[in-house]
Amino acid sequence: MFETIQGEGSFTGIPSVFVRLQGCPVGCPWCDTKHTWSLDDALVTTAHEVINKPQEDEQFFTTDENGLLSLFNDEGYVAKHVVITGGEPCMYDLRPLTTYLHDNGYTTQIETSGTYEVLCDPRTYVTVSPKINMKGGMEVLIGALERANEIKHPIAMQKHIDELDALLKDVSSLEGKQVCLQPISQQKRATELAVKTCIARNWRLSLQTHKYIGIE
Ligand SMILES: C[S@@+](CC[C@H](N)C(=O)[O-])C[C@H]1O[C@@H](n2cnc3c(N)ncnc32)[C@H](O)[C@@H]1O
Ligand SMILES: Nc1nc2[nH]cc(C(=O)O)c2c(=O)[nH]1
Ligand code: SF4
Ligand SMILES: [Mg+2]
Repeated sequence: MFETIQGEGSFTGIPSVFVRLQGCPVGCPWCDTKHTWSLDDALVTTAHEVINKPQEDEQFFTTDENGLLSLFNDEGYVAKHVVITGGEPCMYDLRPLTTYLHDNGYTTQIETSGTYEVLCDPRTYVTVSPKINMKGGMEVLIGALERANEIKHPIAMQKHIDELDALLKDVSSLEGKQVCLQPISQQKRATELAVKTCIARNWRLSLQTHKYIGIE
């Protein structure tokens, strides 16, 4: 859990509280948060330890929605936008947490891979970064894309754009949905391809801006 600037997608630049839920079985080879994959009980520690860790590691803590809001207050967070990411946050039923946050004056956003059903408040802004040919199956992925407010696709080569095109054909309507391309790991060729394709398609470029300026 930390307060920073949303670095990706349509909300880039918005001060946000990030809640990174532990656990992900998807296994993207280029994942930049591999420390969130394991749910081993031996990794459980206190909220204080996790919030104050000097660098990312696998340790995590458990709490409920009440406890989380108390921690926001204890930490003196001022951001009113909460990004729930992971790991894979949709491994969990996020309805109690997202509704509780909205009812307490926050806006919420979920960052998900679309490999689990998205269960959240209707007011939540859902960003789906589709993981094609990964765990979960097509039915779940299309359901997640139907709910998505934003489809933010990580790309490194033309094949990834072709896969996205095929996937978008199965979504009933793209109206009101923002499509973004996000270069994988800031690679130069991936960035050039994303720029070129975004211009050609009138899609949005999503750079991981926090990485360029060295913030969390
Ligand atoms: C770490 S994931 C966590 C949320 C969820 N599991 C998902 O994949 O959307 C958060 C975002 O970072 C993106 N991401 C992860 N590793 C990346 C990398 N090396 N380069 C670009 N984007 C990356 C994911 O595609 C996703 O949009
Ligand atoms: N600043 C910042 N913005 C982000 N947007 C999505 C992130 C994520 O890991 O889900 C992320 C992140 O890790 N840091
Ligand atoms: S689904 Fe998200 S957290 Fe899981 S491995 Fe892929 S990028 Fe990483
Ligand atoms: Mg990240």
